[in-house]
Amino acid sequence: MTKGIEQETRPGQGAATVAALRTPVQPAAGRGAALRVEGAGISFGDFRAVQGIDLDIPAGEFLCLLGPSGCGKSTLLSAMAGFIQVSEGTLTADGAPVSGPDPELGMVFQSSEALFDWMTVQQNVTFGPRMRGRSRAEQNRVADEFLGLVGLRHCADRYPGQLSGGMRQRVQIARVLANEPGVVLMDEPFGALDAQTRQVLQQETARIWSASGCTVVFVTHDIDEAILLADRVAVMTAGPAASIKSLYTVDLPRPRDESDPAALRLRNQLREDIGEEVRKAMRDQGLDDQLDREAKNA
Ligand SMILES: Nc1ncnc2c1ncn2[C@@H]1O[C@H](COP(=O)(O)OP(=O)(O)OP(=O)(O)O)[C@@H](O)[C@H]1O
Repeated sequence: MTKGIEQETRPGQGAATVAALRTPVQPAAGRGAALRVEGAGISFGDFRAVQGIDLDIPAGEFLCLLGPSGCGKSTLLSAMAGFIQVSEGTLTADGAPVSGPDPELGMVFQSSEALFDWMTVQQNVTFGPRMRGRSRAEQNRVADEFLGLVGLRHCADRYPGQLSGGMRQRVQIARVLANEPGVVLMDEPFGALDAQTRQVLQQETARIWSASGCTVVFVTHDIDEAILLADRVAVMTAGPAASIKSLYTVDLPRPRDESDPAALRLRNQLREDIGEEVRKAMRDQGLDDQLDREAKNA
């Protein structure tokens, strides 16, 4: 076994390998809120999407959620945002049950259609504070601070339709941060962007996270993105009734170097871990035989 990496098995999850590099997470200083998910299940009618989810996310942590397509990552994130309720178990933010949408729990969506197209960038960013009756001076301060943080002060008077995809995602991030949330939930926020823009925004996200001190839960399909950003990576099992299969602590200095041998080892472990779940999902759907046949015929 590689020095410094321990194997661990989570109860009830077979022989999942957990690479636990034993350095404790160092939360960024600031205003993060702790999220705790205990025995959580989420059902849609008779369909149980996730089940028995246990996750303890300390204030200020950056946690990435990975797993096969359709396993329930967005469902879990939506519950953390208060958009849907857990059907069983509990979900709390700083000890208070999450019972509905709350400015304390900000969501950044994959699609920047979430922006209000008829409002300027500044009006989008100050929407939350305006709704909460903050003074004009306070709104201006917030716009200045958070547009500055995402490098878009010069675009304050433009409309979203006049911006690139990457710029619109930055506006989304600024709009969420303007509510000064304890938790920022990000659902594949860079999934629709080209590789270069994605890389820039990943670096910016790491910088913004460390400056804001908030807790981040970030859903992605991209293993490298998770290694670049996360304090810990949670891998979900294939659904239905998906749960957390394994948790990896990413004990690498920031900014991260993708070519670091420890990063490469972790990438291989994650790939193997997720690949196992993808193959399981394909077997369950009877797709593995079909793919084998296609491979033979190719
Ligand atoms: N509102 C809903 N009603 C019924 N089923 C739903 C609903 N939302 C999600 N599901 C189902 O729950 C399961 C998990 O979906 P979810 O979108 O959370 O997965 P995901 O891991 O985020 O997927 P992907 O990686 O492809 O984005 C899927 O089987 C999906 O069809």
